[in-house]
Amino acid sequence: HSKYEIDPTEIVIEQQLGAGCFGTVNQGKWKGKVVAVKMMKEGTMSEDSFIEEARTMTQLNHPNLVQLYGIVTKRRPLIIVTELMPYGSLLTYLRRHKARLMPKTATLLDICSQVCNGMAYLEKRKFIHRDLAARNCLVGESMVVKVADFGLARYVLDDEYTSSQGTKFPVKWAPPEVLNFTRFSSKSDVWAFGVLMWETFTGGQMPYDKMKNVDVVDYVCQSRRRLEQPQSCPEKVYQVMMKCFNHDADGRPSFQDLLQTLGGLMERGNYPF
Ligand SMILES: Cn1cc(-c2ccnc(-n3ncc4cc(C(C)(C)C)cc(F)c4c3=O)c2CO)cc(Nc2ccncn2)c1=O
Repeated sequence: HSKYEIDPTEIVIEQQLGAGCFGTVNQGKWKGKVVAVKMMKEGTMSEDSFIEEARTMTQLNHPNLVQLYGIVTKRRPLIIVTELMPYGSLLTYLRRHKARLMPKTATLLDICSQVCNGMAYLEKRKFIHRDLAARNCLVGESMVVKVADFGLARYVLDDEYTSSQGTKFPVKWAPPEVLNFTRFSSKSDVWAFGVLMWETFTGGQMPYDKMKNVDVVDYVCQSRRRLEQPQSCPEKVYQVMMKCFNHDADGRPSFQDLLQTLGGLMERGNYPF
């Protein structure tokens, strides 16, 4: 009986928040707390290996990580209970509030720094996200942004998602070593963070616009081209993004380095915004 096993009779399921290919997520109540209740669709995740890992994941605690409270494993579907983030994904938030957010460089930088903070904690804990993107971050009260679903990518059964040639593989967020050798690391998360910065400063545009995944592989790996500087992105901020897009993983900054750099940019006087 693992410490993080939740008794399903203690969960009250309320309105649905969203449905992905992995199942549905509802708001709910558990032990007097408002929570998110994720009911995993059978056959989408390798559940036993996830249950093994869940213990470690409940021990990842940081203000910029969506907290995992526990899981229901004695019944199917597998249920994952986490902290609730009332405003949904960062991607939809950026697109919905683009007009108001775009001119506010300080706010956009703050969003990036919060994600960077959560990722620096995962880096320190030697935990790789494998699918960092604005769609996999969530927004809470007073513009708090947290990283969600870290590490879950390892348990997805759909080959279309896990194979780098698959139609669902996040090619536009992957560095050369992942596209060519599926070599994931905290430095491949740093590349994805660079793309997330670009998403943030474009108000949630799709990277490489309408390019097909197969063409992005050539664009990034062969012609070594990179995402263009967004309209509302100051030069110094674009330079930080470009460091994340270094062809060589070792040449990219760590999340710890990025945290310092972004902090420096936000200090008064460094930016008239
Ligand atoms: C915790 N949480 C989760 C969600 C929520 C809802 C639907 N799908 C998801 N997602 N989104 C993405 C996702 C991605 C994966 C990968 C393995 C990394 C590919 C695996 C997942 F299992 C999910 C998932 O379940 C989430 C993210 O886990 C929404 C919340 N909140 C709101 C509030 C208002 N409107 C909408 N959502 C919330 O607080």
